[in-house]
Amino acid sequence: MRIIITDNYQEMSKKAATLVASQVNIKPGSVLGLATGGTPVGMYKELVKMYQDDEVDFSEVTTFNLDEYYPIDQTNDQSYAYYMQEHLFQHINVAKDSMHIPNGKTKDVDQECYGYDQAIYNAGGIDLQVLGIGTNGHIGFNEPDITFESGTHKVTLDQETIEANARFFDRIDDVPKEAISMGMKTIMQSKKILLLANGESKAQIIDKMLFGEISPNVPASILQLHPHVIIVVDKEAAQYIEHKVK
Ligand SMILES: N[C@@H]1[C@@H](O)[C@H](O)[C@@H](COP(=O)(O)O)O[C@@H]1O
Repeated sequence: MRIIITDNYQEMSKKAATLVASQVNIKPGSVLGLATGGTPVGMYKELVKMYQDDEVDFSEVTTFNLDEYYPIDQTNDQSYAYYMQEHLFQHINVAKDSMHIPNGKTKDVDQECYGYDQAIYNAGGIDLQVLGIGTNGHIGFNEPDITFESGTHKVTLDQETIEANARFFDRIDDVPKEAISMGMKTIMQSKKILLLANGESKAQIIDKMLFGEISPNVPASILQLHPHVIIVVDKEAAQYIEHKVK
């Protein structure tokens, strides 16, 4: 595992964008796993800049997003489908049918989940999966006490997650209570993982995830067992680990 500590959010975002762009430059047909939330917004901004400056070309890339609220319509500005258009897809040249996000208004959740994992498999698996982390250690929407063996599935959001994500909605009651998320198995099958975190609110969980017990109670702790993980954290999020990694 490589741990990169940056001075601030902007540097974290630049570093992460460079790593994603390098993946695409080395393998133009890369399959990227993408994340949402506040953390990767800066990384997407940097990637758009790099695309505009001809430093990276996404025309052969395939993308799979980690998760989507359920139920939610793609036109809802809080859907992750909307987020991805807004922050990345509308600004770059990924082919329309190469972008995948779980369908938040499917009538057949089981088929949607099965089909999603199947599509990842058919694309050759995820080359690089970008992750953020919830303050409770969730990745995607895999909340504490999840089974590590799960593929894409429907999850019920923890109250802590609903409260954390309420900042994006007008009212807390508007936050959907469920989501469709890649499972821990899906995530662990990615060839490489890039996890980003910034700010003091993530400091404790970053320490637990990296140096605590590997347990379903802290879903991200399983990443300790993945052979190719890069963690990019700013100083604030790294405050409890800085002395342990030097
Ligand atoms: N499902 C998403 C995760 O993919 C994200 O990593 C996490 C942290 O979000 P943020 O980056 O806004 O702190 O919470 C959300 O609930």
